[in-house]
Amino acid sequence: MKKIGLLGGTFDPPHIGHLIIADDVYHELGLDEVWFIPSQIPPHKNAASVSADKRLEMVEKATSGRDYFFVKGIELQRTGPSYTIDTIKQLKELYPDIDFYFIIGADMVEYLPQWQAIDELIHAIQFVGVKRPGFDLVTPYPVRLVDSLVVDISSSDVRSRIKTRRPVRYLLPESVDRYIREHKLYE
Ligand SMILES: Nc1ncnc2c1ncn2[C@@H]1O[C@H](COP(=O)(O)OP(=O)(O)OP(=O)(O)O)[C@@H](O)[C@H]1O
Ligand SMILES: O=C(O)c1ccc[n+]([C@@H]2O[C@H](COP(=O)([O-])O)[C@@H](O)[C@H]2O)c1
Repeated sequence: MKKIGLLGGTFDPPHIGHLIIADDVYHELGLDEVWFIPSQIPPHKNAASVSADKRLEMVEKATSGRDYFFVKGIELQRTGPSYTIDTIKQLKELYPDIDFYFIIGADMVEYLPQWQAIDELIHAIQFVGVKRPGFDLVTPYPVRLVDSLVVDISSSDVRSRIKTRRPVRYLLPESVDRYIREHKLYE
């Protein structure tokens, strides 16, 4: 059975923290691939500041060159909040023979009790939690913990740095940095 990691996110913008956790979990769990899934409308936070199409394009740029990273626009075809339960049901129907592992940072692990249909979701998918500065990796749910490199980078910090003209060059893949400058995003 193929083992696929899923990294859902707003990716507003994608940064090297996303790539590092995806790669660490890929290696630690011996996955076949990792699929990046940009959300249309994040279920629990303010709408993204950049359109879904542009976020998708940035994720494609960020992951290009890694033959086991893929981008799936599955949530961009739905309207309304991008609940993970809906995505997982869709994926399981499309790919009944794949074992999925949903990767989340410690901030999301803490927030799991508030997720849509969490009691159903927790049985439908294996969650994989990774550390994140400022959050405890403690949860009553059966989340598999992976000791990934702790990276203190967030999309909100990247956005705020761009707005205040501080450097972001080494926080993002070069192609994403260039895309942001070309399209004058987050200024
Ligand atoms: N530096 C990081 N370390 C560990 N997990 C991370 C890191 N950055 C993002 N993640 C995880 O990746 C997933 C997608 O994150 P998202 O795209 O919302 O980025 P973010 O940096 O958390 O954004 P924002 O700062 O806007 O909230 C979430 O599960 C999040 O916890
Ligand atoms: O389904 C939910 O209720 C739910 C609540 C919060 C977050 N999520 C998912 O968790 C992933 C990371 O979320 P975010 O907002 O940090 O980008 C993304 O795929 C979201 O759709 C899902």
